[in-house]
Amino acid sequence: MSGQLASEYPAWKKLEQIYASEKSRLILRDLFAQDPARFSHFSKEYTSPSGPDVTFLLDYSKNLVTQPIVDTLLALVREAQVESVRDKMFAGEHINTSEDRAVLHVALRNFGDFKISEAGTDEVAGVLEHIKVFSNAVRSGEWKGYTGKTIDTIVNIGIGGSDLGPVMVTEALKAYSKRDLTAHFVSNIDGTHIAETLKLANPETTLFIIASKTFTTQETITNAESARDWFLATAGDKKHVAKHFVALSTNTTAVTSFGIAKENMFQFWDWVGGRYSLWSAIGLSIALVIGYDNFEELLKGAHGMDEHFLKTPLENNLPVILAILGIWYNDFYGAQTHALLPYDQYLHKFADYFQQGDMESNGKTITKGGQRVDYQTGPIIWGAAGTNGQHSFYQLVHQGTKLIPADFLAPATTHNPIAHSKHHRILLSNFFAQPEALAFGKTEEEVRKELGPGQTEALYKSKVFEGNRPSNSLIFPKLTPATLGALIALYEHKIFVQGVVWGINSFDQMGVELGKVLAKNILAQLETPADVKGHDSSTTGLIHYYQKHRKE
Ligand SMILES: O=P(O)(O)OC[C@H]1O[C@@H](O)[C@@H](O)[C@@H](O)[C@@H]1O
Repeated sequence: MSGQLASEYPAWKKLEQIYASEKSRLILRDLFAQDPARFSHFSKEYTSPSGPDVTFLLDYSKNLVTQPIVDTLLALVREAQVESVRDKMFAGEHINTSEDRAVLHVALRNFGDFKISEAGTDEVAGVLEHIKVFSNAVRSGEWKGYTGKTIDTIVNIGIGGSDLGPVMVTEALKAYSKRDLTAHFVSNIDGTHIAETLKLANPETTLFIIASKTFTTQETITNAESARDWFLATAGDKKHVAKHFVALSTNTTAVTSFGIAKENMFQFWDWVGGRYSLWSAIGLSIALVIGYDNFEELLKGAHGMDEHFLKTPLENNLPVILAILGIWYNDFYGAQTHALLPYDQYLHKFADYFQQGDMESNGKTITKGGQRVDYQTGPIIWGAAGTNGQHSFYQLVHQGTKLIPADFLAPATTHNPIAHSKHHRILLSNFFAQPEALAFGKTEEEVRKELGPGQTEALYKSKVFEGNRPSNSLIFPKLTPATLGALIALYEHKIFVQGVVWGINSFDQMGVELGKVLAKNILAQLETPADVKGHDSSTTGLIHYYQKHRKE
């Protein structure tokens, strides 16, 4: 039953037994030697079932699994009724039970025929049209600032899901961008972020996009007010705000009271989770940077993955495969983290994006049924674009004491084939080499042979790579908007599957609340030392130190 403790499923118990009895035999060198066809048994090619052509290869053969283990993990997915919950999500049922909301990012990119019954889903096409018309007007220069000049700078002000998606996608698809339109993203409440950004902007030619689902987020509203003050300091008349400020939100009342005209508001709905919102009006900055047609390609690429996820049997279902491999390491091997390692500079924000996507979704300890889990849930997500990581943290990944499952991603073709693609060949040689080194390592025997006699024992030993470190490799022809859309949706659905197996609600974020409430209380006490009340001695001591040393 979905929402129950994962550890109560028969398949879970079986996996515990398999882990105990098989672990010592799950050695990649041996598994590959025993099965010359291991690559074809454990790799799958994705082809988009509809929409623009998207294809990629997922090779998961370098994982510590056998077919019986994969089968038992799939049995776990069945016992957790993942397929039934998936169907409920696609139908618009309120699977976000704590907030009594539907979870319908798939409705934002429904270029097919998913039948969804939820208020607002019939308005999606209208908002896309609004995005299209507006982004075309700004990009073509038809939309003018208050002095009649065209817009050359956009500043998206938002945080969390209202920032990370647009940042990641505009970076990832920079090759498709309009070069005479500069995009900035301001998120942090630290005044430095908005102040440094405004130094680069001209009020006559800058468009501010205030992106906030709730339109109550302290950081975003404070940054938006400072941006408006900065703008009005030059523009003077409040009526000019209409040409330079638009809002992306579900909260019409708050948007209009900020002073943004209703026609400059791009609507979305409470069934769009913040970390799943780049497909909604929150994607306006994406459409401005890469053009509406490319934005639509991104959505269509994601829709293709939605169809794949909805209709493909579990054993061939790529989000399911990624999910079960993650569960195997997270819950049976005790891995704490999962690394996302794109060998593509354009994807340098991919891990940051899925830090929120995964950790805010599955960083939970209470099941939907209200029980405390007795197993690990969401992993720590981290990573960086290759090959930079190789010269910093890969040492620990190769020879440290921790098991770090990783996904390697790369395009076969670069957008920048400089020096006859020499750079890209070097990049890809690393993309192929790292999973190989992690999986197969280097034995002491090999080290001794290589170094010859006469070295210290410590040196022989320290040059050994134990290997047997698992990874997935995902290679695609080129990073197009549709391909990126499919990749993002792949990981979204992976997170979904894991959340259902763990019995948690992947779609609320109660864990962000407590700190917000405490900060509000402390903000009211910061002026005067005598007001600092109700805290532990550590917090009181820290605030007193600040009060003693602040200059302004
Ligand atoms: O888009 P708004 O409402 O400003 O929220 C921005 C972010 O706030 C955080 O506290 C989280 O809840 C995120 O999921 C959300 O994306």
